[in-house]
Amino acid sequence: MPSNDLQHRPCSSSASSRDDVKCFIANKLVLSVVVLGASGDLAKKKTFPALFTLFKKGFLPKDLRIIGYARSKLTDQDLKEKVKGYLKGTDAEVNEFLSRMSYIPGSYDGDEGFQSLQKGLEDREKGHEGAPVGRLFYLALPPTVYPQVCAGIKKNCTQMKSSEEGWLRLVVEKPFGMDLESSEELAGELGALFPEEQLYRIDHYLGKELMQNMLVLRFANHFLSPTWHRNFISNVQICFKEPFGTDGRGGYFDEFGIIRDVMQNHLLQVLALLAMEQPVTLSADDIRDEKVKVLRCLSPVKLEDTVLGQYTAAGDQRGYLEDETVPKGSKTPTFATCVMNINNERWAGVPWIMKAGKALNERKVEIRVQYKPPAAGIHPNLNEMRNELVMRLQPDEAIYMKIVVKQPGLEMQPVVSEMDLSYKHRYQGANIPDAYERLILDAIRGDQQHFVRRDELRAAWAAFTPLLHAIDSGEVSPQPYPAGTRGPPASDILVSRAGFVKNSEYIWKTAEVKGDIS
Ligand SMILES: NC(=O)C1=CN([C@@H]2O[C@H](COP(=O)(O)OP(=O)(O)OC[C@H]3O[C@@H](n4cnc5c(N)ncnc54)[C@H](OP(=O)(O)O)[C@@H]3O)[C@@H](O)[C@H]2O)C=CC1
Ligand SMILES: O=C1O[C@H](COP(=O)(O)O)[C@@H](O)[C@H](O)[C@H]1O
Repeated sequence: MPSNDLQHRPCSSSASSRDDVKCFIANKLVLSVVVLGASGDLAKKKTFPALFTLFKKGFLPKDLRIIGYARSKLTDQDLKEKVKGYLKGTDAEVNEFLSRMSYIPGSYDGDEGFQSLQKGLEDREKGHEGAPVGRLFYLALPPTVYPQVCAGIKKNCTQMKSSEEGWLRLVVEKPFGMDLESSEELAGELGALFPEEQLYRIDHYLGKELMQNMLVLRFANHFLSPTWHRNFISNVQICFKEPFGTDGRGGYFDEFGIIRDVMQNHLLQVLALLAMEQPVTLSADDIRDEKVKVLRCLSPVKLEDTVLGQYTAAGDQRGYLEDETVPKGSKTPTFATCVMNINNERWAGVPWIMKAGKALNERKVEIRVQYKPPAAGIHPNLNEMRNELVMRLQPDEAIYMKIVVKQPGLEMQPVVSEMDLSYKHRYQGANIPDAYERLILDAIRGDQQHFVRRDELRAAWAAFTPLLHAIDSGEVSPQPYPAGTRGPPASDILVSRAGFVKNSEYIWKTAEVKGDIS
């Protein structure tokens, strides 16, 4: 029996079809998922529930063990009690899942804990010699401990008796560093231990339905392709809004700020998929090659193209500085708008506006591609009636195109209307999986398409690092905005200067109002 030192082997070359799931079931994959940091928030709220849903839906092999690992002195039962309330299913489903869970306490440095983990894995894999064995290590941990944890795994947990199809993979969570230099250092440390094929850097935005749709929408619609260009598009906005503040998470947030928290990672991934050229194939590396290319064309974001904000108390919402976990007088931005430039043939001169904030007026993540008006024409006011392609990632996934049509009636009056693809109406009852479910399943399938490659990360940090250093040095003070508003008014001025034209006449009527839905 070969004793494998962790060679990555995807289940099959076309790793994204349901056949792969069948493949590892048919192959009798003996799967162990080790959740490191099992006592923490992310594990409880995201990792275990995603594993449960995959298990419940039959996407995981029958021979499944889930091992929690953390420093806390918990028993198997303690872990099960902690997790149980987050699993949504029947008692039978929950109990079946919990019966596969166990817990091993251990530290993140030294060998002892990892030796116990290896022993636990060997015991669990005993009797399956000759079968393909899969070990997925999910690091639901702060990145400061990644190097020592990965070293512990490498030294103690990589020997496994498996058939040729066996594999060992590690999923690591953001943040990957604080700037270009620290990210490169971290990447270097992990890269010295495991090859890129075994490292799955998760960005959960890549698992969201509309992000997954991007390659289809962009490259399967012929009418869109020729207009996806600076000749037609005036500006693009990527907007992230959350109605709540840091709520006791200020200690964590204050170290990072909104740019590191969501822009450098999630929103830049959105930008990359929107702006990249068509990949040669749908393979993970072809897609990531194109993402890297476009990210490398980004000019570093300038302070003068940025508006920073920090929320203040309003109504019953406390201000950022009143969160007792936030250091007094902190200048960390909870809001930012940046205008970015992509220096390539397709996008030169088109402002890419990225806006993100906490404690704003609503929950929304959307992409707004605003077209230029016709160059000359027979109708008045077309400058204010721009075509816009809007992709709303959340809430209520939707894609709609704002178009100009004649107002019904005797007059020839152009008005803005919409072609509307609201998922909840068009795909009634369709199940939209949680981002973590998809991504964990991809990691088990060996599909790295929706994970961030090291060179992508480098390019993403390069775009933001000079701005982040200027902010970190304390030379910029964020502008105050009352919680529950749209952010500092200077943001609208910047966005308008970048060319975005707001149409204040347009009023959308929901399908219920239009009478489409009973
Ligand atoms: N399928 C569906 O569900 C559809 C829904 N609709 C809904 O119709 C409504 C109108 O749609 P739409 O016109 O696309 O979007 P918005 O009314 O949200 O406005 C468009 C843009 O203008 C910005 N904006 C809002 N207020 C101001 C302001 N005072 N000054 C400058 N900019 C501003 C918004 O930014 P910011 O986000 O920062 O406020 C947004 O980027 C929305 O609620 C939309 O969800 C429309 C069509 C289809
Ligand atoms: O990574 C993060 O993302 C969440 C937003 O995720 P979403 O899926 O709810 O849109 C954000 O609240 C958090 O601050 C950030 O760390």
